[in-house]
Amino acid sequence: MTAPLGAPWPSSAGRGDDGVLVLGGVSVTALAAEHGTPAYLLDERDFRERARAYRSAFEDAFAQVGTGVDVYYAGKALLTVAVARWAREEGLRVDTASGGELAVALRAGLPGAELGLHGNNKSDAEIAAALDAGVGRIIVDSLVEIDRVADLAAARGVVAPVMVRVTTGVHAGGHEYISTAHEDQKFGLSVNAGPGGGDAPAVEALLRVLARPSLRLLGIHSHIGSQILDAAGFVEAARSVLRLRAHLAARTGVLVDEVDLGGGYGIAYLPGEETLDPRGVAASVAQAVAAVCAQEGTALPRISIEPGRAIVGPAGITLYTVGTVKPVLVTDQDGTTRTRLYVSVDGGMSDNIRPALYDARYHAEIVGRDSDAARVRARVVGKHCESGDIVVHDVDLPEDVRAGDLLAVPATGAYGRSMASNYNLLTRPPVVGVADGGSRVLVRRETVEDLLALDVG
Ligand SMILES: Cc1ncc(COP(=O)(O)O)c(C=O)c1O
Ligand SMILES: N[C@@H](CCCC[NH3+])C(=O)O
Repeated sequence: MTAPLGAPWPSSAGRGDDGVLVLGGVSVTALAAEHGTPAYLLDERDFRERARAYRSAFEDAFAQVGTGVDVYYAGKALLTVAVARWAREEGLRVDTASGGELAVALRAGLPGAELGLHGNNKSDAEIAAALDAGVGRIIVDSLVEIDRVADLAAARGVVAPVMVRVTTGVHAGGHEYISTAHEDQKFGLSVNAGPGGGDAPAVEALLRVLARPSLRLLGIHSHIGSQILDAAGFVEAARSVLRLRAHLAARTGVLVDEVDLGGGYGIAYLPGEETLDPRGVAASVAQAVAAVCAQEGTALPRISIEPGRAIVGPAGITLYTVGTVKPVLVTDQDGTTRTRLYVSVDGGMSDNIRPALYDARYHAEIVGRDSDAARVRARVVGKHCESGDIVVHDVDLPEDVRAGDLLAVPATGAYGRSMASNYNLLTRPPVVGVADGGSRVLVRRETVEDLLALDVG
């Protein structure tokens, strides 16, 4: 028997009678023995459930107001061949943000027409690869790039389907670095004209696309940020994009077919934290879209969204082995002195940069055994040469935590492996898929030989 754990753990996670964590029907002790640590473990069923939940929530909400939806899984969160296939099997398309992500999606056998290509500075080679694969949409991000895509498409004798990425001024998300639609950052083209008047950069871009015969203007794209926990920002951005669409139609007679509202749907990282309900946000956005279109007298566009974190984040946990335990005396702000237990694991900021980059908070538990020991305030740290190499800032762990214990950090499926590095020349951990009582390596562990093979000096 296993007792389910609930959020922020994956849906199949539970504790067995012996206290050992079981994921996808396999105990973490068996997974550690077979695959080693650190390892990213991915609950396939959880991934598929979330993909289905987002798809059905948005399809149902927009069907009610009379239009269709495409869900693009944002591959930047985590893209492997198997993950791309799971997404497709659940009826999702895939959004890529580089030539590398595009190559993985294509290797997975996904049709080009079901892929999108993003990026604020795509290279000629990336654009060419996308055109050659016949991607369904290239999301253009600057005037320079519009010309670049148009020239490359013309040279190939093809017409490239493009969306223009706009910034609406809506600022949302968990950290300044992951909020992407406010004005002072590198993404998109503003819907607002500058103080000198004239056309807003977004309008200028849309007109430029319409003027190039080798481009087909598919629609307008907006992405407002990441780890967003309420619907208000999505609603505001949708209104702004739909007004821009109506403005373009009034001015040129071209009513674009599609509006993409991006990703950014937030998840729970800590026990007790809220997660965004896809049905609630889908209903609010669908109503807003319908209301603005009615007001503007425009037909409804087809809608697309690009969730990444919300699909794969909660499906993943990172499994580590504890190496050292060290009590450190710390003085609190009120002057009291107490002990903090520093628990070092066999990974760190190279497998999860989010605590160092965004001050992101995670949870951790000892998962390879039961313990009745009293809980003590602990900090889980990695093995890198940085004092900021923190995996979990504050967590209560059993005071008998010791070297050799397995420790798991939940909700690391998104932006863990995809932002991993080789700092201190650590080798990146494998991605292991777990389902139905079995496990399978999806991306193998890097070896020192891999690192040495790259160094050809
Ligand atoms: C254009 C675009 N789409 C989708 C995403 C996916 O975001 P999230 O993983 O927060 O859903 C991002 C990243 O924030 C993005 O920049
Ligand atoms: N990498 C970010 C997400 C935003 C990046 C995509 N625009 C994170 O870990 O939260």
